[in-house]
Amino acid sequence: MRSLTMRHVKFASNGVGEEDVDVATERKRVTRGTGRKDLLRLENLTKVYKTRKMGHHLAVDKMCIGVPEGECFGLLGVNGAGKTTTFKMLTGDLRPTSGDAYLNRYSMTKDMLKVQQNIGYCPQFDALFDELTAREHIQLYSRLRGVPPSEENQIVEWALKKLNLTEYQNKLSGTYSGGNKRKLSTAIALIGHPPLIFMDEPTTGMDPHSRRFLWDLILNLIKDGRSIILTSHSMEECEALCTRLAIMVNGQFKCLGSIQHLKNKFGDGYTLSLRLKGPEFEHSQTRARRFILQNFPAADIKECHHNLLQFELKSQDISLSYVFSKLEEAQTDLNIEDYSVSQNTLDNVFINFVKQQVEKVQESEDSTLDIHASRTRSRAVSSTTNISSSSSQDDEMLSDLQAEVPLETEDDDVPLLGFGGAGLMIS
Ligand SMILES: Nc1ncnc2c1ncn2[C@@H]1O[C@H](COP(=O)(O)OP(=O)(O)OP(=O)(O)O)[C@@H](O)[C@H]1O
Repeated sequence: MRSLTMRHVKFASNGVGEEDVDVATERKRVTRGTGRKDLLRLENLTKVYKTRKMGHHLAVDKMCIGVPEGECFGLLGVNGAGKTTTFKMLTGDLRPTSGDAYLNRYSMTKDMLKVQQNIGYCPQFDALFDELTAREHIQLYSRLRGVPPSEENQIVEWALKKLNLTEYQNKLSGTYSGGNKRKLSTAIALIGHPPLIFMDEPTTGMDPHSRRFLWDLILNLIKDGRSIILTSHSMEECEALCTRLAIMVNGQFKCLGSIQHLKNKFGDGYTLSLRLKGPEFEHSQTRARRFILQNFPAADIKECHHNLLQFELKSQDISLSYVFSKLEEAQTDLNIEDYSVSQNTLDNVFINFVKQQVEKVQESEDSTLDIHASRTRSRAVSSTTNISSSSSQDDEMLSDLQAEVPLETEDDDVPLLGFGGAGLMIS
């Protein structure tokens, strides 16, 4: 039986505990060698942070995935799920604790320089120099990429035009809007025509028009046969771009497949929303809940706020005509202002999975054994940290952050860009 709450979803056992069948199948495909034609292959990639405060922290747990040419693979998960750590291992910013990843035949642990010559990276936080213009940035990265001087101008013009930055080419990047900074970071990731591009939340801070523009650009890159690994908090974005995606919770994939597959498997059913008339919401809520559970015994309550009630209905248990006829009958009696029935979306699938991450964080917050650890993790679940802020709370955060620097990074840092002269093409 399919269920949005995942109580009945099949899991397979494979040495990493119980795992979703699709995740386990991909693991087998990759580890048995049938994924060798994939452009990118992650084989049991694992990262354990060793921090002075938290001890050992498993951030990425035996990840296995194969990404063929021309695929946009979405990596989803709440803050702290392990997406950025995965990217950092794939770009050479961090050394994996165990496992390996391959770009074509190049191993990330043994041939990182070769790998770096074939990847582009748009990081989550724009790594730009405030005092340089867009033109100067692109020139700088072209030189780092080994673009021959005779081709440099052509590349700069192409990148500025491709990302719609021509108007801002001579302005200092420190004066750009968030959206234009993301565009410039994307332009930098495209220099050298890498076959694989990592994009960590590329459209954050963009207005809807710029976002559509970047989506079109990404779709063209995929058509062109390039592969993209994308993280995003927008389900709409994943639906528009990703051929496959995986939802990550606590460093592990919890599901994997095409959007349609995930919707069919986990998002089957409907959300019923009721808006109640005031003023006695509490009384109306109790009556409405009783009515729904009497008529739809398999319904699960999802939300209950003030005048809004939301239930989840399994599609195999009900027919829509039955839902509508029952609600029409009872609308006046139950004080229902209005109601809606909508099919579950990818958002529902995502929210149900990531609850597991939140719950884990919550558990650690409840624990008094390790106050520091819970503080650190709860910050990972909140959005971003402003290190420059000067409040005493932030000073405390800053000292915590400094203490969280992994012990091994001092020795393990590998330079991000290769200087070996990447093959250059203009699309
Ligand atoms: N340098 C570090 N030292 C110790 N722990 C870390 C470090 N960086 C990340 N972590 C921890 O590893 C886990 C995964 O973090 P990561 O940044 O990869 O998550 P994420 O999914 O990318 O989140 P976000 O969406 O906020 O970028 C989190 O629990 C985080 O606290």
